[in-house]
This record gives sequence, C-alpha cells and structure tokens, in this order.
Amino acid sequence: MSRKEETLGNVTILDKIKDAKIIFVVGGPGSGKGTQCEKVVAKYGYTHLSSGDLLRAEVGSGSERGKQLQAIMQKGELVPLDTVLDMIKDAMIAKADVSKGFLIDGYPREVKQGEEFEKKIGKPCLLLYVDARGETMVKRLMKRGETSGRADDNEETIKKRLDLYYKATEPVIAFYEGRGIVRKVDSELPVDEVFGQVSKAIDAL
Ligand SMILES: Nc1nc2c(ncn2[C@@H]2O[C@H](COP(=O)(O)OP(=O)(O)OP(=O)(O)O)[C@@H](O)[C@H]2O)c(=O)[nH]1
Ligand SMILES: O=c1ccn([C@@H]2O[C@H](COP(=O)(O)OP(=O)(O)O)[C@@H](O)[C@H]2O)c(=O)[nH]1
Ligand SMILES: [Mg+2]
Repeated sequence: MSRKEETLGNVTILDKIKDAKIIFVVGGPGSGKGTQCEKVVAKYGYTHLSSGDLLRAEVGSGSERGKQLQAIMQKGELVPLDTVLDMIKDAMIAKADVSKGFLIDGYPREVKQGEEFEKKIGKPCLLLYVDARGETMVKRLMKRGETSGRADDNEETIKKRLDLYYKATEPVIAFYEGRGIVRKVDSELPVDEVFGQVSKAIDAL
C-alpha cells in the first residue's frame, strides 16, 4: 500500500471514530470506574477501554516495554503520555467498525492527556466523574488487593495513587466542567444506585 492510501485509510477510520460517542470515565483509584463501565457495556453495548487494563496487558505480555511500565505502575506513577495514548488509539481503531460508543476508563489522568487525546482522536461528549471519599477508596482497594493480584493494590502504592489523583487528575474534572460535559455520580451508594445515575447521564446524550 502506498503512503497516500495508508493515510487515506487512517482518515476514514478516524472519521468513523468521530461519529461514535466518546465518554471519559474519571475518578480516583478504586472509586468504581471499572465496575460501572462493565454495567454500561451490558446495557448500552459500548466498547470499554481501560487505560490501566491496556497497560497491564502489555506488562503481562512480558515485553521489554512491559517491564518498564511495570516498574512505573508499581510506584503509582504515570507512564509517559504517548505510550497510553497510542495504546488507546490502536484499541479504538480496532473497534471502529463495530462501536457506537467508547468508554475511556481511567483517562485522562492529567489535563495534558486530555488535550492530546482531542488532537489525535476526537472530542468527548461526556465526562463521567465517579466520586467517592478517599477513605472509601483506600478501603475498597485494600479489600480488592486480597484477591486482585495487582502489584499496585498495596497500602504504600495506594496512597501514592491517591495523592497523584488529587494533584493531577482532579484538575481534569475542573477543565471539562468549563465545557459543561461533566456529570458526577455518587459512588458511595450501592452499585445499582450509582448505575442509575450513570444511565441518566448516558440517556441524556
Ligand atoms: N460498596 C461499593 N463498592 C464498590 C462500588 N463500586 C466498586 N466497588 C468495589 O470497589 C472496588 C474497586 O472497584 P473498581 O471498579 O475496580 O474501581 P476502579 O475505579 O476501576 O479502580 P482502579 O482499577 O484502581 O482504577 C471493587 O472491589 C468493587 O467491588 C460501589 O458503588 N459500592
Ligand atoms: O493513563 C494512564 C492510566 C494508568 N496509568 C498507570 O496505571 C496504573 C493503574 O491504573 P488504573 O486506572 O488501572 O488504576 P487506578 O490507579 O485508577 O486505581 C496507574 O497507577 C498508573 O501507574 C498511567 O500511567 N496512565
Ligand atoms: Mg479500573
């Protein structure tokens, strides 16, 4: 295939993605983003892409890049922006033909990530803000850590993830509030009640 055709092919795929709805799902570690996304997939048939899951898949592959990612994630720090964005973009392109909507879970982690996503992929129509108290999130993650096997579900790393969330990710919510696309759900409530709030926000799209 010539370079020109490749570019044209890519444009078509990105156009398809532009027609699909893009929802950012943002909240602290253990706030319940993954839990709610699973329910959205079941009810609305959206494609769920968790940035953390994509990174963990790369770690699981045992690749050299995976080893570098593992070291960063174990410390609760953020991996380089381009790495995550490329993974999300590839995953979206792979689903472009069959997807009417995308749940981008755990992304953006910082305002710059959101800006780059919009430049390279498209604009979100909704940001679901999954809100829980710090104390609640720590408790849930410690419990999840008993069985999750996640290297970052330990007390020390949980604290770092939480600090980074407040410092880097909360400003993302303020940024998109300015655009009027943030809907906050209270994830202190039982899962089904939280999902009631999530459904309302999606039905209003
Ligand atoms: N009581 C209660 N527990 C919840 C709720 N949502 C999630 N949990 C529990 O909290 C833990 C974390 O939920 P996840 O959905 O994995 O959270 P997450 O936001 O995806 O977390 P990360 O993957 O760390 O980003 C899980 O063990 C869930 O069972 C909720 O609404 N109520
Ligand atoms: O855009 C992202 C998403 C995840 N991560 C890394 O992956 C880890 C786990 O992310 P996930 O969303 O699964 O869990 P959370 O930290 O929200 O509990 C984070 O602590 C980061 O090290 C990252 O660097 N950039
Ligand atoms: Mg998750």
